[in-house]
Amino acid sequence: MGLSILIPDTAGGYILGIALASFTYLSITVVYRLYFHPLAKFPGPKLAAISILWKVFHWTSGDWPHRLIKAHRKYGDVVRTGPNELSFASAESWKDIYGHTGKGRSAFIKSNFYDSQGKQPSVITSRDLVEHSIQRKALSAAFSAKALRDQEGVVHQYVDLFIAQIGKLGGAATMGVNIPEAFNWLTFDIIGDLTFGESFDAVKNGRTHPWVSVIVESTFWGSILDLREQVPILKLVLPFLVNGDLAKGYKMHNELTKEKTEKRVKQQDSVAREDFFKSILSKGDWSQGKLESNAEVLIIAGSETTATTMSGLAYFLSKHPHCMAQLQKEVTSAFNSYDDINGDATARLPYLHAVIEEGLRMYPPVAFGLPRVSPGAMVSGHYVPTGTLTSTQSWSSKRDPRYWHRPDDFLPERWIGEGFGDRKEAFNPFLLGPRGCLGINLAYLELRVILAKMVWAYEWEMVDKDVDWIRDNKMYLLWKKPEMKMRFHPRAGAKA
Ligand code: HEM
Repeated sequence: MGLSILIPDTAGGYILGIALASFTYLSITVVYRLYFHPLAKFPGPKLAAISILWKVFHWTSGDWPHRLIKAHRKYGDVVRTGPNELSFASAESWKDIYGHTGKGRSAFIKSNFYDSQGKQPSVITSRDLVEHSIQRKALSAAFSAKALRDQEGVVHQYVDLFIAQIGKLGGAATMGVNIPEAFNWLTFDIIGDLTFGESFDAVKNGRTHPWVSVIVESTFWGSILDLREQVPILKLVLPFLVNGDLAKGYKMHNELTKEKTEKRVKQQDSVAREDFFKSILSKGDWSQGKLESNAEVLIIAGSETTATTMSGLAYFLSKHPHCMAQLQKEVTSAFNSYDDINGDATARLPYLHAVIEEGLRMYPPVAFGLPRVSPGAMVSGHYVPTGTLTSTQSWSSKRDPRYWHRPDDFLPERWIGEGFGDRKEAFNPFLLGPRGCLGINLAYLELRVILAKMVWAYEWEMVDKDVDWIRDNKMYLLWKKPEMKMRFHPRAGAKA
């Protein structure tokens, strides 16, 4: 007899055998993950500890940042959000995970979340420390003080066109202009010019360029793609789920990226200003693939973020008329005319700065925890084992009542002087450390100039009064913003 009783001799027997083996395997996995896994001692939802399904469900439903705020309020500073994943919300965790290394501290490197399908690594997506450092050095001249001075002219050129357009498309006799979309026209045009030497002409045409639509529309699928390493079955089923128009659009997008990149490379010798390509191409040899990846991610990182911040600001200022009145007072008394508004002068306006910071806190463009792999290190007083996916939840720490007075209220005053004594280390909308935002100064320049010029030129009127910005936004990597129509009425005495 021997082993023969264990070997089934019918199809039913095989099925039963497979079912039993699967059940045993799953039971062992569940028990291991709940009680014996190195992360077993960390609190969190039980489903998250045993399976990636908890994350997949909340991530794909668009409510991830909200869910994580609730989870951290329930379980504390550290929450186990997946079998091998920890989320932190404490102010200290920012530096521990993303800060500079050295003095015995090893780097938390970017996780495979950043691997972009079939594309070469760019300055943002590169996970290799040496590769990243080469690319970041090559780009740094494009973000220097001198480059920023060159870039300011480009910013004004498109902002002025935008101010004229919103007056026309969102004038008193119109139904209003969908302002989140209009901000996308503007910021993509600016970054398009700084990357490819030509804009997308979106502000001029009052229409989103197809190259940009594909990026914005594909964020839902992009966010699912990011789960594919953790849920391998997605690799098989995704090609059947993505709709044909989007797939075609994506192909067109890639072809146009190639074409625009090749064109800009040919113009290198005739371009005088320090734009992104001037800087990249003057340092070392770059494959066409790397140039394209960098062009694409620079455009996304440099435009959607700024447009998102502006959209949030338009909402919060419209809902808080006393903040709008104070901002208007500051801007109109600082300048004699619209043409006097510039980057240096706006940088000296404390209330303008406070409004922007508060917008970034209430509604950060990057609202989730940027995933890193632990080298085996302490974070916020907890040892995080090697290989654990680790992050600080951006929104949770910006809305934590331990750090912020009335965290859910739009209060620009917190950024003036001592404010309310909030703990600003919990802020970091641009990240910090070696992977912190390269475009931070350009972003502030754009935000200050756009906001000051809009406030100078117009009284703003919210048409879609029922929009609740926080309720109606969904997050799929980037925020999927609701339509929000606004009208713009020329301000008495203002020349636009
Ligand atoms: C309000 C506007 C912006 C916000 C909130 C923002 C935020 C961020 C954040 C959080 C990161 C880290 C991303 C990660 O580690 O995955 C980042 C990286 C980066 N951002 Fe921005 N950003 C903004 C505007 C810009 C602009 C205008 C540019 C110009 C092109 C830009 C270029 C970059 C680059 C190149 C990186 C990669 C840095 C590196 O890995 O070395 N960003 N940004």
